Amino acid sequence: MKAFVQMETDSRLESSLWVDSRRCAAVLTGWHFKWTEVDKRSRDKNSVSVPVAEVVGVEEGKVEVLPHKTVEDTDKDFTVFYVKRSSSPGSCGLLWRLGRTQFSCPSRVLRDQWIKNLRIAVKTHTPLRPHRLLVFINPFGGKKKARQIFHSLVAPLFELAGISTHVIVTERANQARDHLLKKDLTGFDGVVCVGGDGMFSEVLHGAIGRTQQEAGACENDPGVTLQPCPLHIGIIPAGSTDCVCYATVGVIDPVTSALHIIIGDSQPLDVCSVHHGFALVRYSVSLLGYGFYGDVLVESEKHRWMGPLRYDYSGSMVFLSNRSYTGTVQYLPADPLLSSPRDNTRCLSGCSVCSRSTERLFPNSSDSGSLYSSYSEHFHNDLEGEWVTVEGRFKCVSLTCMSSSCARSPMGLSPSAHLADGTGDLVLVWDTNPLNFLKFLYRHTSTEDQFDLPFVEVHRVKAVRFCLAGDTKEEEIRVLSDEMDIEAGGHVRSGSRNGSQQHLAEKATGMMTTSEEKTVTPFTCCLCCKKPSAVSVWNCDGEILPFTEISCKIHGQLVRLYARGIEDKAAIHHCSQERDTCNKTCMQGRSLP
Ligand SMILES: CCCCCCCCCCCCC/C=C/[C@@H](O)[C@H](COP(=O)(O)O)NC(=O)CCCCCCCCCCCCCCC
Ligand SMILES: Nc1ncnc2c1ncn2[C@@H]1O[C@H](COP(=O)(O)OP(=O)(O)O)[C@@H](O)[C@H]1O
Ligand SMILES: [Ca+2]
Repeated sequence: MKAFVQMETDSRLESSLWVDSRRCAAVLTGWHFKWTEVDKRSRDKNSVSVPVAEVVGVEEGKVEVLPHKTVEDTDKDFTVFYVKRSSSPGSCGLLWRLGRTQFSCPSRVLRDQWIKNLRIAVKTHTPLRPHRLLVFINPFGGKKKARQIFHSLVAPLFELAGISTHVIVTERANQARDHLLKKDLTGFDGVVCVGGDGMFSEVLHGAIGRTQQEAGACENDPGVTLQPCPLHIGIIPAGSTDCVCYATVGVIDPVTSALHIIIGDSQPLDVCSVHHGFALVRYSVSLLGYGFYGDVLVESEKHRWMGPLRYDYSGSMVFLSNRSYTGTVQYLPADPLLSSPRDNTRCLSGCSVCSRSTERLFPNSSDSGSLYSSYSEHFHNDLEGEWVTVEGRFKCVSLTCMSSSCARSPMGLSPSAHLADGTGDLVLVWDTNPLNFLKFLYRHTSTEDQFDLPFVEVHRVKAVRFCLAGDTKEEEIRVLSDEMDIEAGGHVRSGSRNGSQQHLAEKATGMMTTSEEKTVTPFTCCLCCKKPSAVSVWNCDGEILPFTEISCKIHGQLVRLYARGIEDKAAIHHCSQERDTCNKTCMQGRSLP
C-alpha cells in the first residue's frame, strides 16, 4: 500500500498542453488524465477526462493507427490512445471505440515527463493488463469472417497496446481445447478465442481441464471441487449466437471486446459441470437445454450452410413439430434470501449480488496464495440442502448460469440471472398448446416477463439432475443403439462419423467434445419422421450431449473473462470531475480494487 501511494504521487503532473493549437490545462492525478480547453471567449469549458485504467497506449510523436499506423516523429508531441464510449444511437455507451488525442508540449523535457508519468500511472492502476496472449481463430465460425476480423480490427490494437500474441488459426474442431490441455502455456497471461460460443466452449474446456490436471483434481467426480482457472479468457465475437460475449459485454463488437482485453478488465463467470454417472460429459455456461432447444440444435446442424440463420429456420421447424417430453427433474434450490430469478434486477457491472458471492467464495482473497484453499473450503458443503423433485411432460427444460442474452433475445433466457453468483436458473416449461409456447418464446424478444405464464416455472439452483421415466429409458437405449451404435451397458462402439480410438476413449471417460459428434444423426427428424421419439437431446452451449440422464452442478466463478459485465447506462456519464468529488455513480472508478 505504501509503494502504491508513492507511485500515485510520482505520476501526478499538471501543465499546459496544446491540442490542435488550442491551449489546454492538463492534469494527471492518480486515477484520471484530464484536459480542459483554456479559451477566454467560451464560457463552456470543453473538458475531457479519461480514467487512467482506460488508457490504451501513450506514444511519442503524432501517431495514427487506423487505417494504417503512421508516426510523425516530432520531439515535442505525444499521442494518447484511450477507450471512448460511442454515442451512436442505441449503443447506450456500451460500444467502445479507440479515442486518440495528439498533444504538443512547450519542450521535449516536459513531453518526456508526460509520457513517463502516464505510462507509470497505467502500469500502477491496471495490474491485470495482459502482456502476452494465446489467440485461437476459428475460420469457419459464424459468417466465416473471424480471420479478417482479427487481422484488420484487433491485431493493430493489440500491437498499439504492446501486447504480443501467438496466433493459431484452427484446422480442426477441438484443436484449441487440445492445445490448452497439452502444450506449454508458460508466459501467457490469457487466451483469446475469435469465434462463437462453440469456440469459447472449446477454450473453456481446455482451460478448466488444464487447471484441474495441474491441481490433481478429478473432473469425472461429480462432487469434486474444481480449481478456478488462472488464465483469463477473452472473446472476440465472430460466431452465430455470441451469447457469452453479449451477456458479459453488452454488445457484439470485436473492437469493444479487444479494448476490454487490452485494459485487463476482469469478469468472473459461473460454470456448470455436466456429469453422466461418474463421468464428466461437458461444461456449460450459457444454455443447457432439453426438449425444444435440443431439437433446434439437432435440426440446425443439418443446415449449417445457412450460417447464423440456421437457428431461426430450425427453431420454426421444431416449433411446428409441437413436441414435448417426459422426464424427472430434481434441483437443489439456492438460498432465496440472496436473490431470486423473479426479482426484476439485472446483473450489471459491479453487481452487489456477485460481489457478495466473491466474498463467500474467496474470503481471504486479499491474502495472496490463499485463493485456492478458501475456494475449496467453501465447496465442502455446497451440495447440502433439500432437493426438490418434479416430474411430468415438458416443452423444454433449460439451465443457464447467466442471463444468456443475445441479439435474438436482448434480455436473455433468464433476465435476472447473475454472471458470478454461484447459481444457475432452471426454467421448466410444461407441455402446453403451440400458441402458449409461442407466447413464451416471443416474450424472449421483448421486456415482457416470460416467466409470468401459468405453464412456466423458474428456480434459482445450485445443482440439477434429470432422468427419464421407465418407458422412455428403453426408448433412449433403442435410439442410441440405432443411431450411435452403442453396446448394451452404454459404451460407444463407433461414432457415426468418428472412428478415432482416442475419441472413443474420451467418450468412455466422459469427455465428449468433437464437432464431428455434432453431426450425429438426430433421434428423429423434425417433420418428416413418422414416429416422433419419446426422448430429446441436451443442447449444451451448442453441442449435443450423447446422454440424456445427467447431473449438473454450478461452480461459482470458475473462470475469468476479459470483460466487466454490462455497464448501467444510467451510471455512464462522461464525468469530468475527480472520482472522489463526483457524487453520481461514476463508472469511471469501476476498476478500483
Ligand atoms: C418467436 C421468436 C422466438 C425467439 C426465441 C428466442 C429464444 C432465444 C434464446 C437464446 C438463448 C441463447 C443461448 C446460447 C446458446 C449458444 O451457446 C448456442 C451455440 O451458439 P453458437 O452456434 O454461436 O456457437 N446457441 C444455440 O444453441 C442456439 C439456440 C437458439 C435458439 C433459437 C431459437 C429460435 C426460435 C425461433 C422460433 C420461431 C417460432 C416461429 C413460429 C412460426
Ligand atoms: N478449423 C475448424 N474446423 C471445423 N470446426 C472447427 C474448427 N475450429 C473450431 N471448430 C468448431 O466449430 C464449432 C463452431 O464454432 P463457433 O466459432 O462457435 O461458430 P458458430 O457460432 O457459428 O457455431 C465449434 O464447436 C468448434 O469446436
Ligand atoms: Ca450465475
